[in-house]
Amino acid sequence: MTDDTTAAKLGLTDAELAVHPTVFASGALKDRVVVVSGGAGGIGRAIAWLCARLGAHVAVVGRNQTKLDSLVAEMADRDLKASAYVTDIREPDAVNALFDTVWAAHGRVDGLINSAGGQFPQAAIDFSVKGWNAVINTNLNGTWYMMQAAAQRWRDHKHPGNIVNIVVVTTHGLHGIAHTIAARSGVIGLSRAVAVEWAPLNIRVNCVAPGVIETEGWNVYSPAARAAYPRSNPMMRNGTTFDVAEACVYFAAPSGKFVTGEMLTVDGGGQLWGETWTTGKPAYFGGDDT
Ligand SMILES: CCCCC/C=C/C(=O)SCCNC(=O)CCNC(=O)[C@H](O)C(C)(C)COP(=O)(O)OP(=O)(O)OC[C@H]1O[C@@H](n2cnc3c(N)ncnc32)[C@H](O)[C@@H]1OP(=O)(O)O
Ligand SMILES: NC(=O)C1=CN([C@@H]2O[C@H](COP(=O)(O)OP(=O)(O)OC[C@H]3O[C@@H](n4cnc5c(N)ncnc54)[C@H](OP(=O)(O)O)[C@@H]3O)[C@@H](O)[C@H]2O)C=CC1
Repeated sequence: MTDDTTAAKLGLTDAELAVHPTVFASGALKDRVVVVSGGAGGIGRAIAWLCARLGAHVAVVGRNQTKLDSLVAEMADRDLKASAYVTDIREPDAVNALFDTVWAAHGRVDGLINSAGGQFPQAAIDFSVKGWNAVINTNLNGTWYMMQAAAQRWRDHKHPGNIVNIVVVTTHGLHGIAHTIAARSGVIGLSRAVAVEWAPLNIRVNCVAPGVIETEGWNVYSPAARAAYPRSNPMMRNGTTFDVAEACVYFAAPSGKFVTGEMLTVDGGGQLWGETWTTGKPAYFGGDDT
């Protein structure tokens, strides 16, 4: 329940994520070590909870120590295994140190799920150089630094691994965030390319493209834009962070062992019907710009 002075939390709470029903068997990730970037955010948090509930030790990565520590404490309260690592994925030296530290602590890393990312809504014609670079550095370069650092260690340790990259739907109906469409298209192409190059190393690489998933990350969008999101797909509703988490675990667990270079879109059919205007729908297209 909320009152006038308390903003409602967007997305699922820790208490909900701790007990949300799942199709996966407990133990599906037993003894695995999974690195989740953006692990204290909305989607990453659901991924972290689900992986830990399935038996993994989860290394949650982000820039905000307090957010990470509070998640690890919530999970520890339920006897789930997680540890926090403050790292900016845009810093390659820090990313390499992160993987060395996690490997030293656990003697292995089995999976990497890249959920760190984001953007801001703006007409592309008005992007500043700094804004463009912030989005490309975070979503394309940062994701690549994480992928390469993980893969180099899997190669050096002769250890199998798998990567899941969270992207956005790049093919249809998502407007007002062209910088991120560019960055994520790069990640999708990169994932398909290295899925082949890294197959001899026993490394799988896949992507998950969420549609409208309510999280705190939505605070960069206007209330009017957000109010229209449920009408952006034929199911006429938003998805949940747990929907995305289960898609990621499908790839990360043995269920995905013969799947690589693939994309799973979790958008309620939005790529087939619907449109999402993060900046408001222009009158030209039949909207009122809100
Ligand atoms: C749901 C509908 C479908 C939408 C699909 C995707 C949805 C989601 O992804 S939701 C959740 C994801 N989370 C976020 O997007 C988090 C919020 N975003 C950010 O934190 C930033 O956009 C960031 C990812 C770029 C953060 O990078 P950082 O380097 O920390 O960026 P700064 O805040 O320092 O800004 C750098 C630079 O970027 C320009 N800029 C930033 N915000 C805006 C804005 N609202 N409008 C215009 N320009 C912006 C600006 O040039 C900034 O530099 P300064 O002017 O010097 O601040
Ligand atoms: N929610 C949605 O509707 C959709 C989301 N997505 C994508 O899914 C992913 C997760 O989104 P969501 O959970 O909603 O977003 P959130 O903003 O809730 O979480 C993103 C997390 O990424 C972390 N992060 C951002 N930049 C960096 C960085 N440079 N280094 C390390 N960590 C970083 C942030 O942690 P911290 O602040 O601690 O650094 C934050 O917790 C993003 O890539 C997003 O674009 C795609 C389609 C739709």
